[in-house]
Amino acid sequence: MSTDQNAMNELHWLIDMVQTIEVGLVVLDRNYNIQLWNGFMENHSGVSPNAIKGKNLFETFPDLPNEWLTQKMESVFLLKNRSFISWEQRPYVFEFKNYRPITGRADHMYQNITLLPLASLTGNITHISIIVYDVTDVAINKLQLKAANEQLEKLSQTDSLTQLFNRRHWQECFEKEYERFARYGENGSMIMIDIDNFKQINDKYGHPAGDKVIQNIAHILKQSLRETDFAGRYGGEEFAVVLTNTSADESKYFTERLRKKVESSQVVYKNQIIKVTISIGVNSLSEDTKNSASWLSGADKALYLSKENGRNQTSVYKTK
Ligand SMILES: Nc1nc2c(ncn2[C@@H]2O[C@H](COP(=O)(O)OP(=O)(O)OP(=O)(O)O)[C@@H](O)[C@H]2O)c(=O)[nH]1
Repeated sequence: MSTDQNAMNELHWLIDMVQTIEVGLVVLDRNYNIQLWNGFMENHSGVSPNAIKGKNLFETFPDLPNEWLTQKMESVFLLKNRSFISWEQRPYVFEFKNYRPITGRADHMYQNITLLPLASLTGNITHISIIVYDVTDVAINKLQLKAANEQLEKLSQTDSLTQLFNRRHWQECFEKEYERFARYGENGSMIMIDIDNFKQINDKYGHPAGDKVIQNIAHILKQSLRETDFAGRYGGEEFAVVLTNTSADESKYFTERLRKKVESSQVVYKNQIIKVTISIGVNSLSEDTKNSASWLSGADKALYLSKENGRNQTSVYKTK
């Protein structure tokens, strides 16, 4: 075979491969008119190379992110450097449907894109190539893993009975909140809540009824909190709350409203009406709060005072 024939064959093979490869290949001229549109692009867009050749990319696909993509391609022309767009940055550039059976849950194809400057024989960048990789499988796996990890993390932080923070996670948030105070001097109040005579509830109505009472109080508590406050189940029938940027007076207003809500609520268990009250201790941050442990123990002491003074009340911790 002559050298010419060899070269012709190679060219033929290359064209065949460009047409059938499982990667999208597009060549655009300086005005973004389409010069090459391979089989992958045809299969996924439904537009044939013959129908599209010479047409402007953005006029043919008005849904493309015109401004953003133009800016990217202009810098490729200017800097003569290739540029990459990952699916994590932008899930796709060409909105193609996803037909892969394994990743059937994605309704569009995730794409990694390479923008490649193409030089003419004189070395000028006259064209640009868009290379489209279908990375749907990788993207879906990664997204599912991320979602599963987030779910696991949430589970490891949550008390299963009440869906409040569990003690360990609450304690971590509490330490962070104390650091904010130590660094920036921000206001904050620590609140300890305990159900009164809860042992009697368990003894009289049974443990499952007691659980329902705990859930009811957690529910009322959640409804009363602001976005920045956080509550945890600190012990069996004990809840710990931090009210951020809240003074002692404001906290007492909050706890008294909460206490009255609990007092007026009821739990119905097997046709029996169960009513409980709560005792509350409040400790607001001040220059006397030496560390996070003393912030917490102050609230504990105030709670003890509420119990001693007859339960169903709020006490505020005072150093002097
Ligand atoms: N149903 C239920 N009971 C629990 C749970 N955790 C702890 N308890 C019970 O809560 C009760 C707490 O009782 P005590 O600490 O003696 O206090 P109390 O009866 O609430 O009395 P005061 O706190 O002094 O008002 C015990 O009987 C525990 O068994 C739980 O998850 N579910």
